[in-house]
Formats: sequence, C-alpha cells, structure tokens
Amino acid sequence: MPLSTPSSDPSQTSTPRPIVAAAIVDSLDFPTRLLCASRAYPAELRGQFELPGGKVELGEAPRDALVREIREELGCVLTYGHEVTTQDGLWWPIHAGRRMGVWLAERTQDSPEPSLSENHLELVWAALDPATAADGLPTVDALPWIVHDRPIVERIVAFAADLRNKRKS
Ligand SMILES: Nc1nc2c([nH]c(=O)n2[C@H]2C[C@H](O)[C@@H](COP(=O)(O)OP(=O)(O)OP(=O)(O)O)O2)c(=O)[nH]1
Repeated sequence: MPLSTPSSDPSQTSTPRPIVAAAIVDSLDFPTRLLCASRAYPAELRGQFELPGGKVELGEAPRDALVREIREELGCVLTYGHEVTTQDGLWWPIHAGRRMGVWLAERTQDSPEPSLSENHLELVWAALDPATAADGLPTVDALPWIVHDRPIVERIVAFAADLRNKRKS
C-alpha cells in the first residue's frame, strides 16, 4: 500500500522540522508486536522509548525521509501500511513543539532484520495483543515512552486490534 500524507501534511512548511516515524509491527495483516526503540540522546530523552524515524529535511518528501531514516537507524527496508493519525486526521504533536507523521510498517521479506545503531540503546519487540504478552514479551504500555508518544501508542494498539478483528471475522 503506498504511503499517503494527510492534507495537513506540515512537512514542507512547519518549523521546527517535522518528524516521520514507523510503527513497525510483526505483520501488517495481523499485528501482534511493535518494535520499540529507546533513545540514546539527548540526555533529557535518554532511555525513553520512541518509534524509529527522524526529521524530514527541507524539500524532502515524507516517504523518502522515512525510508532514509529507517535505513540509517535500523539498516532495514520496510513495507508501509496505514497512516496512523490523530482523531482529526492530523500529524501528532510531540516533543519540543514538533509534529510527527506515523505509518504502520513491516519488514520487507528480503530485508535484513532491524539492527541497533548509535541512535538507540535498545530495540524491544513488545506485545500489542495481550495474548502475545503471555509469550513473555513486555506489553507496549509497560515501557517508559516519551510522554508525547503515549497517545500515539494507544492509537496503534487500538488500530492493531481492529486489524486483527477484521482478519478473524
Ligand atoms: N523518531 C522519533 N522522534 C520522536 C518521537 N517522539 C518524539 O517526541 N520525538 C522527538 C524527539 C526529537 O526531538 C525529535 C526527533 O529527532 P531525531 O534526533 O530523532 O531526528 P534525526 O534522526 O533526524 O536526528 P539528527 O540526525 O538530527 O540527530 O522528535 C518518536 O516516537 N520518534
């Protein structure tokens, strides 16, 4: 499925630079796990969890920025699914007055596994589905997220549950 940007796409206008991030799940069809990354820097965010991604450079399309950031940070290639927006269809307000666009994604079949870079202290697969938590994984809400990411993660959990329910029915 191609990436889409909402009509409110602030990537070419807003200051400070907007952020794009990937909610990487085990399967776009039946998502049960989310890849969560703890930040290495800056000091105020060190150890807090985020969705992998980064800044959209001036003149860069959001989808290109996301592909670039994921290659730089995780060394992998993703297939993208639905965009995850606020209830109003907007990008999310995050740390330091920025806005962030978020897309569901899964690792492309031939891609290497996501690997740790200097950007992160730890990569953790966490359970979106209580049934997966029974396998000994932490649940996503048990991780110390950047405070602005909490509503985004709640939305991803709800979205994933909807996708699983559709698949079951
Ligand atoms: N990637 C990412 N950044 C987030 C999230 N939540 C959140 O508040 N942020 C904030 C933290 C930072 O202020 C900013 C992201 O900046 P960054 O430093 O990761 O961007 P970058 O990779 O392009 O960085 P750099 O090249 O300038 O080091 O967005 C999130 O879930 N993912």
